[in-house]
Amino acid sequence: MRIVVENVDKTFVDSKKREVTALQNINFSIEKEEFVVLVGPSGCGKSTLLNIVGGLMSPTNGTVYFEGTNGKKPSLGIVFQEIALFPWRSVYENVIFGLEESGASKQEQQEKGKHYIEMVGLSGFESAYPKQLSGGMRQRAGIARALAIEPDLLLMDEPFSALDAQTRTIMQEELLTIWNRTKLSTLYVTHNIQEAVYLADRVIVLSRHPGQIKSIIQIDMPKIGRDQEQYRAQFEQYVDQIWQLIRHDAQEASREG
Ligand SMILES: Nc1ncnc2c1ncn2[C@@H]1O[C@H](COP(=O)(O)OP(=O)(O)OP(=O)(O)O)[C@@H](O)[C@H]1O
Repeated sequence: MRIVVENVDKTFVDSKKREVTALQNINFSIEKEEFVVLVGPSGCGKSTLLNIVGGLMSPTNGTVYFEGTNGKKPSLGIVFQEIALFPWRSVYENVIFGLEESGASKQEQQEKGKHYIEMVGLSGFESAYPKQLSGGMRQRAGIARALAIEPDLLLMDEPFSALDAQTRTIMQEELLTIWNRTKLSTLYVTHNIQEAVYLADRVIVLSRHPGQIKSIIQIDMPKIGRDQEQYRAQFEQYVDQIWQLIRHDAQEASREG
């Protein structure tokens, strides 16, 4: 399946009735099994674009369409920064939520629930409730819930940004391992350039006011092992290239607070 974003604009009207152009003339695609990362400073429209691709918000102009669905409605797995797990449901009950909703059999719920709980490293915590889990574990449960429906597209909006630095690094590594097993087409939002270079097949750099695509950068390094010594120089080059593209906007964004 291929996802195409074509000529998308989004305009909001703010509290003073002024029009804010959040996105302007956005065109890109996400190929089958591709991991695309949207990066840009605060306020460049990353979340707005992710919400539009996910059908949670409609664009002012333009379209998002899915190719190769054979007429089926595409399914989406969504992971946000603060995962909204149902507090009254256990890890297992949270993970199988989407399967229940889609009418999957009890056996399928059990098989997939077990499989994805194991994949995110939460075996043994099936009956724990969200409040009993650390932030990292809650994100793992949220990822398992998104994966369990085996979506056509996985959308992730700053999924690790509320975690401490060490947990974040571990989760990034594990996400790649999971991706390697599932090969899900993914759209991932972050303002962290290192994270973008570590995870992406392609990085889409957005500018702000209005949010436009400044550049699309193919990351030509093997998907696994980019943190190894032999790729260090190349890794830093990509980071620097992207930083130069967003530097001005990031400075402006930080001044506006
Ligand atoms: N509901 C809304 N009403 C008015 N303006 C909005 C609304 N949602 C977003 N905006 C504006 O659209 C622009 C893009 O916002 P968006 O949240 O998509 O950016 P972002 O890149 O995800 O930012 P951040 O990294 O801070 O989350 C900003 O200028 C924001 O103020």
